[in-house]
Amino acid sequence: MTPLPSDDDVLAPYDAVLLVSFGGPEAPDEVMPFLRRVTAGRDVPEERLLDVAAHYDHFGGRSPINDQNRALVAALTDEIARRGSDVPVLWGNRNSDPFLADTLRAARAEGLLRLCVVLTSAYSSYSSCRQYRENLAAATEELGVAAADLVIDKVRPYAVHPGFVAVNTEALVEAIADLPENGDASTRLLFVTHSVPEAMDDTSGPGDGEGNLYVDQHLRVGALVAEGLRERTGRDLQHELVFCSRSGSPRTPWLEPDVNDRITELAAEGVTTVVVAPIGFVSDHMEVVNDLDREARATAERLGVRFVRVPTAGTHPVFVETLVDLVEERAAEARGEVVLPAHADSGDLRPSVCDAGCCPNLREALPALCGRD
Ligand SMILES: CC1=C(CCC(=O)O)c2cc3nc(cc4[nH]c(cc5[nH]c(cc1n2)c(C)c5CCC(=O)O)c(CCC(=O)O)c4C)C(CCC(=O)O)=C3C
Ligand SMILES: [Fe+2]
Repeated sequence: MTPLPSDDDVLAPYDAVLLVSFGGPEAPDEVMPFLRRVTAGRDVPEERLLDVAAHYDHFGGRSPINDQNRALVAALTDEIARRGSDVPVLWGNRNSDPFLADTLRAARAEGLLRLCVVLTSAYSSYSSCRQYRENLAAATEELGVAAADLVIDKVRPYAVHPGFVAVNTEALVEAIADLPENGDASTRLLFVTHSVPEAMDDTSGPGDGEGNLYVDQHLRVGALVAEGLRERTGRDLQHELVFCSRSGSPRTPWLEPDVNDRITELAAEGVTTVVVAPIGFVSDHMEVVNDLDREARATAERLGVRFVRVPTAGTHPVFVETLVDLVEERAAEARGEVVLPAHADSGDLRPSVCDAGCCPNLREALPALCGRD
């Protein structure tokens, strides 16, 4: 049985941290069941599923995402111990084993009743925030009345946290250290994230807000990273935001431009190097190693364009410290203390308890935890 934290624990009142992630297959026979789970009830054509299954086949049917989360759990556990706490780090997924409901059941059986959730997704949108909150509600529902004594809080969206900006800046500085500066005029820095339906971006953010918070947060992070690069190295790269991993029906508009289309246009304009920085993701999972390292790299190489890919946050110590800082911040908030959240610009700071109606589910209204609705 895991010991419960004492009252002077930096993470009190929490008994455990719960890392919540997307999940991925780990063997060839898990690929199609995983894809059907991901797209259940959604408008994703069968050919797209077979196409995506082929991505996983290139990697032996195993996505890197679960191993990356195992490494993150270990790193978070070490960092928490370094701060003098023995609060354990649990892990549950939306789409693959270990499923959230199983993790919650096991936590409860061990007497871990007060959990602080960290999502492996930094940005605000239905897919990257509310859907995980719905998954938490569904998982507690699955446990039935037994879950009534569980407290589940969540750290706030952390894209515009100075630590997340710093780790992405650091990775960029290192990735281009070997590129000669006299080529910077013909180099383009492409910040990349997962495309989502335009309607999902339009409604992202607080219900009474302007929407488009998903894209807005990426633009802020990109601008801050490019500014950090300038400050650190004096180098000024032209930059823009592009998208990868579009799915859904071709008739539904999704965020564009696609990274491959944009590289093709840039090649025609005389760009000779693209630096691809996937700031929308926190680890080098399948959307990164396939959609960027295989597909976008092949597009660039076919056109004679040099392709440099910047690593994601992964288990970088600054990222791990940032996540534990966020848990400490959430714990202080739960204890009723006045909290001054670290934020990298004066723009939109999202609360840890989501507004009613924010980042709505446009298909059906479902219960969601960690919010006012
Ligand atoms: C915003 C966002 C993130 C970032 C935030 C976060 O991390 O949560 C993200 C991450 C990921 N997306 C992933 C994989 C997939 N996403 C799909 C489909 C979709 N993603 C969407 C959005 C996002 N997705 C959407 C709107 C769809 C359409 C269907 C639906 O509304 O659900 C599909 C279905 C097939 C297809 O691609 O068409 C797959 C296989 C993996 C796992 C990679 C691995 O295995 O290593 C990860 C981390
Ligand atoms: Fe996705």
